[in-house]
Amino acid sequence: MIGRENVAQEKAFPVSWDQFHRDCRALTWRLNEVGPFYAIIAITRGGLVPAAIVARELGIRVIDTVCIASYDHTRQGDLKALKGVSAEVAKLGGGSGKGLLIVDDLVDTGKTGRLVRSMMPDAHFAAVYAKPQGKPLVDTFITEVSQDTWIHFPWDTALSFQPPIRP
Ligand SMILES: O=P(O)(O)OC[C@H]1O[C@H](OP(=O)(O)OP(=O)(O)O)[C@H](O)[C@@H]1O
Ligand SMILES: Nc1nc2[nH]cnc2c(=O)[nH]1
Ligand SMILES: [Mg+2]
Repeated sequence: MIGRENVAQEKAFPVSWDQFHRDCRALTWRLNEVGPFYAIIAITRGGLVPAAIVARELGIRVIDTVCIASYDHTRQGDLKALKGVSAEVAKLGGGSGKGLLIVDDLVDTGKTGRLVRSMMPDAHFAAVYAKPQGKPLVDTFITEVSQDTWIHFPWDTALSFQPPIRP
C-alpha cells in the first residue's frame, strides 16, 4: 500500500467542467495530428469522461474499456485489472495496440499507465493531466502539475461555501 501521506505539502488543483472540457478539446487538437485511430480505449473510470469528448471530436465510434482499480480515494493500493480490452478491438490493433488510442484523465505515479502499456505496447497513450513521475509513460498530455498536487475533478466535487480570507 502506497500512502499519499508520503507526498509532502499536497496542493489542490480543482478543475471545473468547463475547464476540463476545454483541456480535452486541446488534447484532441494534438491527437488529431498523430492519428487516425481505429478505436479509443478508456481506462476506467476516470478515462471515460475524456474518452467521450475525444471520441466526439475525432469522430471515433469504436470505444472499449480497460478497467483498473487502484486508488481508494487518495490511497493507492495494488493494481487490479478487472477487465482487459475486447478481442475485437485487440484485433484492430494487430495484437500490439498499433493504431489504438488509450485515454485517461491523468497519470500520477504511472503505475496504471505502465500496466495498460504492457497490454498494448504500440498504442498511443493520452492523458489530460500529467505529474512528473507519470509523464514519461504518456505520448500526449495537456497540463503538467507537480507531484505534490492533488487534482480534484468536477465529477468528484461540488460548489461549496468558502469562508472569506479575512474573517
Ligand atoms: O499514475 P497512477 O499513480 O497509477 O494514477 C493514475 C490513475 O489513478 C486514477 O484512477 P483510480 O485508480 O483512482 O480509479 P478511477 O479512475 O476509477 O477513479 C486516475 O484516473 C488514473 O487512472
Ligand atoms: N482525483 C485524483 N485521482 C488521482 N489518482 C491519482 N492521482 C490523482 C489525483 O491527483 N487526483
Ligand atoms: Mg483511473
